[in-house]
Amino acid sequence: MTDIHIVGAGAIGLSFAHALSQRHNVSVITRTLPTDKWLISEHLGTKVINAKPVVLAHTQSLSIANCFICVKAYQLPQAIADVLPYLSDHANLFISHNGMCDLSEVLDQLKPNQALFFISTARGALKLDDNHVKITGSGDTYLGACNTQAHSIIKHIFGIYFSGILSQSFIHEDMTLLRWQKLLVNIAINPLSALHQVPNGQLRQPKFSATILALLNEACTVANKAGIKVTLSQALDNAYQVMSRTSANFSSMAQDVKHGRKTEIEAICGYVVAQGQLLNVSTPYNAQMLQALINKH
Ligand SMILES: NC(=O)C1=CN([C@@H]2O[C@H](COP(=O)(O)OP(=O)(O)OC[C@H]3O[C@@H](n4cnc5c(N)ncnc54)[C@H](OP(=O)(O)O)[C@@H]3O)[C@@H](O)[C@H]2O)C=CC1
Ligand SMILES: CC(C)(CO)C(=O)C(=O)O
Repeated sequence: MTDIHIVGAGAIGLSFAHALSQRHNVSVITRTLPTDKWLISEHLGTKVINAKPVVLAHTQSLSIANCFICVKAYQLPQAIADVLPYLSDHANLFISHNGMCDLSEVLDQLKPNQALFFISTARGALKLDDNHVKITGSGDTYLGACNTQAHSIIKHIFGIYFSGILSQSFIHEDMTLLRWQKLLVNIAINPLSALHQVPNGQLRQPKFSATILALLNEACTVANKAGIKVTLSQALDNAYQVMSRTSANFSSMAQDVKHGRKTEIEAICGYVVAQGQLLNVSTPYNAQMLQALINKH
């Protein structure tokens, strides 16, 4: 049993907290203390999550050995800045979010023996209210190493924190490829489902196909120029499969727009536009989606 800190009492943070608390001591770092116990509902009913809330400002002497950061892409820099002073010299840091962030900015701030891992998850979770999360889907979770220290201990870490704890979890050898593959799915589904406020399955209608093709064509061209081996046909297949498997779900971006929250569009279409500029690839469809969603903020 080890001590784990999770940053973010959101849908994914609380769902990880519940799973990890079966074998470890879990604390969840929040900006303000919760008003009530955290609850989780899944097929077996509703349970109290066995995790302790922690507000960093109240715990100056804290040393964090294992830290899972489960926040939105645009919240990552602040979350890293918040926990960095508390990380032990051999800390394991796990990051999980949709979209792409420049991980080199995180790596530059770590000490030589601190390990950085990325978690890509297709688990579905929804906050019903401030203290209550509902598991809405069981998807695969992949753990990947982002620096040399993480590469050297990944099998050991997987055994302690993932195997038998987070169902359907695996080690992935090529996190960059996996992150791009997930990005391509999010590019096809998230902005259109958000703008039209439709569940994922509705995007299979022919009226959306030309836009999906154009968005993915631009993104695959950028990826290929960056040396990432993805093909347009694979990207389309994956996106349409996810639309079918999650047909009744509203994407995270559709929910963000519905509730008037900031979206992760900058880390999704915005990343393709920014990389396109660097690599001299024109990305007008992604730029248009980026602007349309920014207008909703
Ligand atoms: N929900 C899902 O089913 C899935 C989500 N994802 C991805 O996982 C990531 C997290 O998503 P999700 O859990 O749904 O998002 P949520 O918005 O539900 O959770 C994020 C939580 O982190 C908190 N937070 C942000 N910054 C800090 C900080 N510095 N200190 C303490 N708390 C902080 C937020 O608080 P506040 O509200 O105050 O900002 C919020 O409670 C996203 O990138 C999402 O796209 C991926 C797969 C599935
Ligand atoms: C895979 C998908 C599109 C599932 O809804 C997702 O990641 C999201 O909603 O952000």
